[in-house]
Amino acid sequence: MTTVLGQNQYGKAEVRLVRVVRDTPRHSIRDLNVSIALSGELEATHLTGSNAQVLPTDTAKNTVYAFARDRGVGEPEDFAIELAGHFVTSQPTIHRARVRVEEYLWDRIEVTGAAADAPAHSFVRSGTEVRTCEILFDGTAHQAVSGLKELTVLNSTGSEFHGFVEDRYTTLRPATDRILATRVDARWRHAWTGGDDRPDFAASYAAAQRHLLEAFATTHSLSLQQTLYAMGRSVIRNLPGVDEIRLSLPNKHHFLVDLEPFGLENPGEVFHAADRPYGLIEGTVLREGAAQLLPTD
Ligand SMILES: O=c1[nH]c(=O)c2[nH]c(=O)[nH]c2[nH]1
Repeated sequence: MTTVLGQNQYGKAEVRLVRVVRDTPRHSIRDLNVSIALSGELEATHLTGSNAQVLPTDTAKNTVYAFARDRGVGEPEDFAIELAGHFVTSQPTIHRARVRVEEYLWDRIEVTGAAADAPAHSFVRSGTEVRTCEILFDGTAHQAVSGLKELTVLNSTGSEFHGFVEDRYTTLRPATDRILATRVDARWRHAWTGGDDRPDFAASYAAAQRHLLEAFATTHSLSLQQTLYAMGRSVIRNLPGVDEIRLSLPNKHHFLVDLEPFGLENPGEVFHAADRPYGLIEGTVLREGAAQLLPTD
């Protein structure tokens, strides 16, 4: 029996990096988790154990920290593009790099009544949302994907679910007024694949996040599927540089508690927030004519 080596990649996962910019007393920070995956001519190390073509993963980790010092971090996508370019162009046997970044967001702590020029070096983690990006570079073209996850949102009304299929196992009652809550996981692909017209990733992140939230808030929902499509459509319509968005939305069920045993009515006021199982609604929204390139699992 013979075997052959299939797809493979290697690199350093979850390099935790905090970069402080302290050129003035008003510091700023970026808090990242960077994962590098490299692929190319790596048969030898798998087949014979020869490491002559293996740049150590330890070096990949060091490169992240050295680049952070040398050139700063900036937007996660820009940092990832820089790193991916470095590995592919400096290593003759590395033909493809994938750099994933998670960014944990911090707000400045503003102190009431503090002098305007007071040193500002205190931060508080903002919300639960994590900003994400993934850059693929094959030496010629980039695929740039930005995203966010763990953005938890809730509508306390404006959500219905009825008219569904019923078979002998169906017990769900139709709902005309329910809580709709989800933890948004979204990834959107930029049309940009290289060249000078690189997107302003900070601005497009802020805009995408705003359109996701506004669409969630303003859609009267007949299903979470309908809300998903409205959220994705809003990003595609409002961000001309984005061709594709993939959303994964757990339906964080809130069940009305039966208070009748206590002689109490419950007109949509007291709920049990269940954590599992949960419905999981996933889908992609594309600009018409665009290719579907984001993974669907
Ligand atoms: O918005 C929903 N979509 C479903 O497909 C579904 N299924 C279910 O039991 N509840 C819901 N809610």
